[in-house]
Amino acid sequence: MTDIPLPSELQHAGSRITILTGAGLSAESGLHTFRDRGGIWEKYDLTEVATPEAFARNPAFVLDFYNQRRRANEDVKPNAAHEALAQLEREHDGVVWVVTQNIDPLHEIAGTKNLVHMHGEITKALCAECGHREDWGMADITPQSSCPACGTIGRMRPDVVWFGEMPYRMEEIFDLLAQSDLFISIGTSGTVYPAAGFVEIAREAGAWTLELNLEPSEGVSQFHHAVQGRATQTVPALVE
Ligand SMILES: CC(C)NC(=O)[C@H](Cc1c[nH]c2ccccc12)NC(=O)[C@H](CCCC/N=C(/NCCC(=O)O)S[C@H]1O[C@H](COP(=O)(O)OP(=O)(O)OC[C@H]2O[C@@H](n3cnc4c(N)ncnc43)[C@H](O)[C@@H]2O)[C@@H](O)[C@H]1O)NC(=O)OCc1ccccc1
Repeated sequence: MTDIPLPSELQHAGSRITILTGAGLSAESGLHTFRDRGGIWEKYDLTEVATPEAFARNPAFVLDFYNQRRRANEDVKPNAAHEALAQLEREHDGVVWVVTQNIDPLHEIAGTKNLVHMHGEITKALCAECGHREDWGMADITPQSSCPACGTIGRMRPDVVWFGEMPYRMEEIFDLLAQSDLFISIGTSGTVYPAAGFVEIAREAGAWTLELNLEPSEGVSQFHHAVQGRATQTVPALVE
């Protein structure tokens, strides 16, 4: 399966693999990361665009921020790292799940089926009035947008998890981590919780833990093994 020193027992049938991905996985598809040079948090203050308080204070500014991010998703394609993870799911005769912090649709476009968007999706909208969720595609959400369910105008927001909000499908994620034989973290800085705490949970559950990242993350010391490099290099090497 790879020249990365995976313990032999993980390469046989039936091993359960859980993969956490972050913005670094989509960087080579042309999407900005958050904390790297030229990253999103260099241009925007996260407390002004990625918190429920910011949306209450200035919905037009927040919606414009996400409309720009949504437009940036229009002409990007999955890269070799997305493709390799979809291939691993197809070929590995055990269970492979991807838990992504990314709100872009590149994993599913690459063919990954076992996928949890723990921080939501840029192509979905959520009514802050009635909680209705709607596939919104690549269209803008504006202060004039109305909820298809309750009809309220001006309460539609991107269906993403903001700081201070509970990430999605946490029970499922904790179950996956508790049953993992192999936990792999790819393209994430390990600075945002609860995702940054997954390696510890997986390790305590007996999983072997591997980090693939351009540079060592905040939590690199918690991994059994870490490889630095571009995801389009390191992930295909893991799968071949
Ligand atoms: C800033 C941080 C300290 N704050 C938090 O963690 C907060 C508060 C908090 C909670 N618990 C704590 C404990 C301690 C301290 C603080 C907290 N967390 C929350 O508010 C979370 C909600 C956080 C979610 C916020 N929403 C995002 N995104 C969606 C929206 C949007 O996209 O706009 S966070 C956003 O940033 C996070 C980090 O980004 P990364 O993906 O890692 O990207 P980054 O740019 O940082 O790094 C990129 C990496 O890739 C590498 N790289 C670059 N290019 C490549 C390349 N080519 N190849 C490989 N690697 C590459 C780079 O080297 C780099 O390391 C991601 O999660 C991402 O989704 N909610 C919550 O905790 O609810 C209650 C709760 C309690 C218990 C159990 C459950 C819940």
